[in-house]
Amino acid sequence: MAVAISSIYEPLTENKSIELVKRLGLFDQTSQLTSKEIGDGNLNLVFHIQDALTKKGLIVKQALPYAKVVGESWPLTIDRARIESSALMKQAEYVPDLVPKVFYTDNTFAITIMEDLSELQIARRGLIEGKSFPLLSEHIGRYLAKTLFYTSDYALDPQEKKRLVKQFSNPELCKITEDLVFTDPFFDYDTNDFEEELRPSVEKIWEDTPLKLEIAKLKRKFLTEADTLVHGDLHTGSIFANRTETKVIDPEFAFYGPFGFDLGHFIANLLLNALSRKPENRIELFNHIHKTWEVFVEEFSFAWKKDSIEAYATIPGYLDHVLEKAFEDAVGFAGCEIIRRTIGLAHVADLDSIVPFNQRIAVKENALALGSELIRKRETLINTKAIIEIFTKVTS
Ligand SMILES: Nc1ncnc2c1ncn2[C@@H]1O[C@H](COP(=O)(O)OP(=O)(O)O)[C@@H](O)[C@H]1O
Ligand SMILES: CSC[C@H]1O[C@H](OP(=O)(O)O)[C@H](O)[C@@H]1O
Repeated sequence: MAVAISSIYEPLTENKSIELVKRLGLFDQTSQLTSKEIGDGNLNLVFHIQDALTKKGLIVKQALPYAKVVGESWPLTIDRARIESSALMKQAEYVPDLVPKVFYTDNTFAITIMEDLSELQIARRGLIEGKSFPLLSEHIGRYLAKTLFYTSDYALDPQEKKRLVKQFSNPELCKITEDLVFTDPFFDYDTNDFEEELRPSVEKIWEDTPLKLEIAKLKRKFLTEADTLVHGDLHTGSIFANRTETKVIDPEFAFYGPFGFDLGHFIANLLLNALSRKPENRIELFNHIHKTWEVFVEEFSFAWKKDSIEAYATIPGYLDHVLEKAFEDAVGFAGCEIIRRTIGLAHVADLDSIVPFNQRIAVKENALALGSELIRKRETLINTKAIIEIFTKVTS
């Protein structure tokens, strides 16, 4: 399949990224700039530009017409750059302090120029190093509540909501999630990637028809429930943080999806990190999970009571119903994310960097058991404590 791109599109180089930011007047013509390609994600080029004298920096991100991790044999729409910059700007309407500022976008060249966040650290990296990000969950709870509530039918005029659904139609990146998160890991497909030692447990999952029925139900939700503008890939590698600040980057998978989707992915990635730790070092992660949900409920409920335009918003029980469904779905989505990050195409360093090998395999076995249990039990779990109880059970 070929990807439609304008004939003038070309990938940037380090030199060309410098020419671009100078041409746009983002730096003085005389400034001494350096540019370094620092992209470590699966998909795009990311250039870090810095003024040698003032140390002022900028990030130039460009989508390639293919998935960088695989190469030109996996063509991929550059429209994802439009989705990413539009999502960042939409989210900035509700949580300006929690997303990078966007300075410039060009949809033809698939370029977004944004705030340099290099003074913060990618949360996944920091968590692997055992660092603490005390405000991470408070910030992510508010990010989720505000972005999800204010882009939903509960806050928006129905015409505007439908305009946004159209604007954020993202079929190619959704297809990646449909395949890599909800389908491939649960079948014997070539995209999967796991150690031979895990094969007996993986085959058990492939043969577990009742579990696969539950995954099918979750996939249906992903395919059909256009509740709100979700980030679409909210893992700890998409979050910059330090002890006081948090910024969510990389919403190129954004689309109108279910309320519980981002929450599930964030919780899953905290659980993946917790799995990689000794039991005595897990409590901070568990507290982040409790706090994320607590702040989400508080902020979402506040926004609902203050700004809901839904005629049924004051009917007793409706808000609770929406929150209960979001929680149940989040638990199921978390289970799928944990499993796909263990045996699917895209792994996480939290698990892959565990040494020695035997211990890595043991932790990955736990990850598969945890993911499966979350999917199976999601309808009976009533709070985040119940998630941690399941975690404790499968890891002891
Ligand atoms: N605004 C930013 N400031 C500083 N570094 C960034 C910024 N955005 C991305 N990066 C760096 O580039 C890497 C890849 O960015 P990301 O948006 O995750 O790319 P991809 O879409 O390919 O996954 C990040 O892990 C981070 O190191
Ligand atoms: C070939 S895309 C695989 C995987 O990569 C994306 O993550 P990121 O862009 O943050 O590296 C997303 O999770 C996809 O499922």
